[in-house]
Amino acid sequence: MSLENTNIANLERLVTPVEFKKRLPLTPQIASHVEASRQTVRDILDRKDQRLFVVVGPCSVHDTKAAIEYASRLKLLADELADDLFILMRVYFEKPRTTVGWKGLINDPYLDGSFQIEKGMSIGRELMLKINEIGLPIANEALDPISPQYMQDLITWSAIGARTTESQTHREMASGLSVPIGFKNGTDGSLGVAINALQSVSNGHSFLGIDPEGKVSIVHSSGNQYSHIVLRGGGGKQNYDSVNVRLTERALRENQLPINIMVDCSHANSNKDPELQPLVLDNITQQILEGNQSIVGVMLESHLIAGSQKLGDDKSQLEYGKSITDGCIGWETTEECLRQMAQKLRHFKKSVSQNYV
Ligand SMILES: O=C[C@H](O)[C@H](O)COP(=O)(O)O
Ligand SMILES: C=C(OP(=O)(O)O)C(=O)O
Repeated sequence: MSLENTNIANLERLVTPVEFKKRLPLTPQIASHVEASRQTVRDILDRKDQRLFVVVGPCSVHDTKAAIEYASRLKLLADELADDLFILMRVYFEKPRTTVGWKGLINDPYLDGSFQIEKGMSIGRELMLKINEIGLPIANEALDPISPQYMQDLITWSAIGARTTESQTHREMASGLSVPIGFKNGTDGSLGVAINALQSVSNGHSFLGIDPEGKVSIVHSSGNQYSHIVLRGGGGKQNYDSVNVRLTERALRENQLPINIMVDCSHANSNKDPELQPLVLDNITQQILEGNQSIVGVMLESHLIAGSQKLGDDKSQLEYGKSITDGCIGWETTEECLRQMAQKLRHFKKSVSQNYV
């Protein structure tokens, strides 16, 4: 009689991180780009760099061709707005689901329930190498506690999502990640779970993980000193407005945490209506023009084509460049709203510096 693995259908061995990275190696140029980009985000969090960082891109990547096209367009925009905004591309491969659904490119790269995870990792790593080569820093959601060993060297900033901010496993993992990390508030809108996470993650933890040779290991982390809250609304309410931002600042101060806030313009902050994201972004810009100093970053869900589509049984019916998870703003709106934000911030900085002449 077996008392173990009774609900396990099958186990497959995965290539080790070391072998995997040999197949798709980091180049010295990409390594310098990633390190410089991480340093820029740290500098923004430390207020040594006065720009705002922007995480913008598809809710999830399901088609690498569209992701490359998006990255090429975004790179031009990022260069154009670089004096005021530091732009990172959302390259989300791991989707946390409320119940069930497609869990992302790594989990099911062929979108057909074949769950070819090793292939998904290769496709994902290859894409991230290309996006870094294009010259864009990458932002992701760190969801699976094993995959950072395979991918994290290519990432500049990570989020811990609203569904996992309260999870000890994710706080432990984040305490050992080499990137600045944003913790979303809870799906019910609660700030407390994110504040607790920020306190937890700055400490070292000892937990189970794998080493580069893929051996199960006891990991001793030293703590992540670059974490911050991400306001995404929840429980049917928004929390990007000046009152909620002020309440968040107060909570951070009371807990002796750095006063650094990122606002996610999507999710509950736009009531899941992508077309409302520019209004949220404009509100954030306005708060900054009115003197807010705690907002350091914003997030937008954007793709080549606005909206979203259902992943049905026939993949050939999918519209190119459109999200198969949450709805996104389209490319033209993305350019327009980020240009407007950068322009307003530039005028504001100019007028402030003229006042000091
Ligand atoms: O951003 C993505 C989604 O909001 C998240 O993965 C949850 O999606 P679901 O509620 O459709 O499962
Ligand atoms: C799942 C996401 O967000 P949240 O955790 O805020 O729901 C996301 O940004 O893709």
